[in-house]
Amino acid sequence: MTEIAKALTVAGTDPSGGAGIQADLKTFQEIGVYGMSVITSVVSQNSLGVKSFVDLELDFVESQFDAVFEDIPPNAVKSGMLSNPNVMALTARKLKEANVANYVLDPVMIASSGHALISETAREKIAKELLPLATVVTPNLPEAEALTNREIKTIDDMKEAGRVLVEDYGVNAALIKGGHYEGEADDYLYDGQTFEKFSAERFDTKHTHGSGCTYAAVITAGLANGKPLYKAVKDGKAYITAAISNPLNIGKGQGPTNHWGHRWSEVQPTTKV
Ligand SMILES: Nc1ncnc2c1ncn2[C@@H]1O[C@H](COP(=O)(O)OP(=O)(O)O)[C@@H](O)[C@H]1O
Ligand SMILES: Cc1ncc(COP(=O)(O)OP(=O)(O)O)c(N)n1
Repeated sequence: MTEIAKALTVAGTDPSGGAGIQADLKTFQEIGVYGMSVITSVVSQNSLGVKSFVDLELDFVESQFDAVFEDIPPNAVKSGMLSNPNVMALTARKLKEANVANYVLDPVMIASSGHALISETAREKIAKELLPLATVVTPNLPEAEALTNREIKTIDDMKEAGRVLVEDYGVNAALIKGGHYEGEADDYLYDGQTFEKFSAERFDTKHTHGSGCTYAAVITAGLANGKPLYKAVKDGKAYITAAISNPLNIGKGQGPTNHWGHRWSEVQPTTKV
């Protein structure tokens, strides 16, 4: 019988298929990892933006966790949209009970359309309960600013945010993503010892919907497959760069990234700093 790595995503939905649970499951499938999901919120959104969302009842979210964990324990877990402090606390408790070793925390706060996907009070909960459990946290610049309560204007500020998240908030490693920065699309990983830079050319495209979800899902799949964090991020950066650089003509607004892009591209961007 074939053994296959298993990954779980805990997130909200995107009926248009570009972000959230749908992006994560497509990514797991593309990489050859068995994908599972716990849905936290049902979101009405598409490439034009978020219209509204409904949080599922906490008991029902818990029941989904139990259904997965009692049957098919995942090798790695990713969380995305956890819209309120209660679902964050529940996720923290379930990860601890299941002794999850590989956990990627994508601290989703605001969709690129500008729509808030979590409440104000939920931010503190991320810092207190989820960061100490995570193998890596993957904030974009506004999320890194909100989590650390600091402005990020320079590369040094990005690195300092990574250092604060690891040394002051107790996360194992922080990947500060530069998608919202100017110039090259460079991301910085800090693991408490060294900074690694993951570089890519910035492509002039609006088709980046779900890029953060997809990137974190590749990292999760890599960890599920037993890769070290550095290699999982390196593969994630190559996948997301190819997915952005080979756009699909889908959607009237900010379209989804291309999950087949890596098959069409030779892009392998990573340099050490
Ligand atoms: N226009 C672009 N060209 C190339 N890479 C990009 C572009 N926009 C974002 N990225 C990359 O996509 C990934 C997701 O980044 P980011 O946009 O910062 O996160 P989020 O989707 O969570 O807002 C990062 O690796 C970032 O560097
Ligand atoms: C349900 C759900 N989760 C997360 C997001 C945000 O996706 P992300 O990949 O961070 O980036 P954008 O799609 O906002 O560019 C979402 N929209 N929906």
